Amino acid sequence: MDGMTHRRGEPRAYPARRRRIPLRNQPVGTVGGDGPAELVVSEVTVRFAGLTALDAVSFTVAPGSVHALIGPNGAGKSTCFNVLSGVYRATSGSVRFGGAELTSLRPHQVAALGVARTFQNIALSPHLTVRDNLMLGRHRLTRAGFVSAGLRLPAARHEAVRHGARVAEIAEFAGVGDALSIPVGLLPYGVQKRVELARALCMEPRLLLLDEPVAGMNGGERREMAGLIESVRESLGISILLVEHDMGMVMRIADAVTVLDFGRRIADGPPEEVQRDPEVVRAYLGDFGRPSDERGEA
Ligand SMILES: Nc1ncnc2c1ncn2[C@@H]1O[C@H](COP(=O)(O)OP(=O)(O)OP(=O)(O)O)[C@@H](O)[C@H]1O
Repeated sequence: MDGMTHRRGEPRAYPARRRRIPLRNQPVGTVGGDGPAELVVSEVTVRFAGLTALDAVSFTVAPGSVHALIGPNGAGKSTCFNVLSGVYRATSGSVRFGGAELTSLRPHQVAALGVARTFQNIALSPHLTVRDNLMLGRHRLTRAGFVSAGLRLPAARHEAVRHGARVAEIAEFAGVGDALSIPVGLLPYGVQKRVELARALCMEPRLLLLDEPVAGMNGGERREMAGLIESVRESLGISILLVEHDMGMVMRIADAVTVLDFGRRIADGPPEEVQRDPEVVRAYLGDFGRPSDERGEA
C-alpha cells in the first residue's frame, strides 16, 4: 500500500480539473497488435487444495465495452483477475484474447499482449513524481537500449521526448496534468488512483483490468473516476473489465455484468437484467436497493 492515504471527507489539496481532451490511440509505439479485441473466458476452474475458487466460469468481454465482474466477498473475483493477468494458473479452462491463449503465460507476457492492470491498493512509487511514475508505464514501449539511453544518444533522446509528450497528453486526459511534477505520495487518494489508471494507459493497452477502482473513495472522487472510465471507453475504445463492489457505479457505467457467487457464474448480461435476476438478488440479500453508505461503501 505504497503512499496510500485515505483522506475521505477532507477538502482537496489538488483541484480535480479534468479536460476531456480527445486522445489519439497508440501514437508512440503500441503493444499487442491493433485495436480492441474480444476477451473470451471459457470454463475456467481454479482449485486451491480442497477449495474450488472458480468453477467452470465463462464470460466474454466485447471489444470496446465496460464489463463488470461482481459478487459477494469470496465469490472468486480476485482469483479470476489473477488468472487473466497470468498471476494464477487455471486448473482447467481457457482464456483467449485477440487470438492468443493467456492461461499458460506469465504476467509480463500477458502485459505484452496489451493487457494492463490496476490494483486494489495503489501500486505507485510515492517518492517519484507523477511524470516519472507514468514514464515507468511506458517502459515496455521504449525501443532505445539501456546503453544508448544511458549515453543520451540522439535517437534515445528523441524517443524520450516523444514518450514525455505522450505522458503529458495522457496525464491531461486523466485530469492529473497539473500534477506532473508532484511526488505521487503528496497527492490525495482519489488523484493517486487516477494517476494509477493513467499509468496503465501509458502502456497503450487494448484491455484494462481495474480492481476496485473506486474503493475507499468519497462521492466526488467516485464520480470523477467513473467519468474517467467512461472517457477511456469513449475516446480510446479500450475494453475495460472491472471488479467493483459499488453497485450504483457498476449499474451506471457497465455495458455488461457477470455475477459470481461461491466461484460459480450465477448471472451474465446487461446491468438492468442482472440486477433483477432472483439469484443475484438472493446472493446480495437485496443490497441493490440500499444506498452505498449503508453497505459500507462511503
Ligand atoms: N492463494 C489462495 N490460496 C487459497 N485459497 C485462496 C487463494 N486465493 C483465494 N482463495 C480463496 O478462494 C476464494 C475466492 O477468493 P477471491 O479472493 O477470489 O474472492 P473475491 O470475490 O475476490 O473476494 P473479495 O470481494 O472479498 O475480494 C475464497 O474462498 C478465498 O479464500
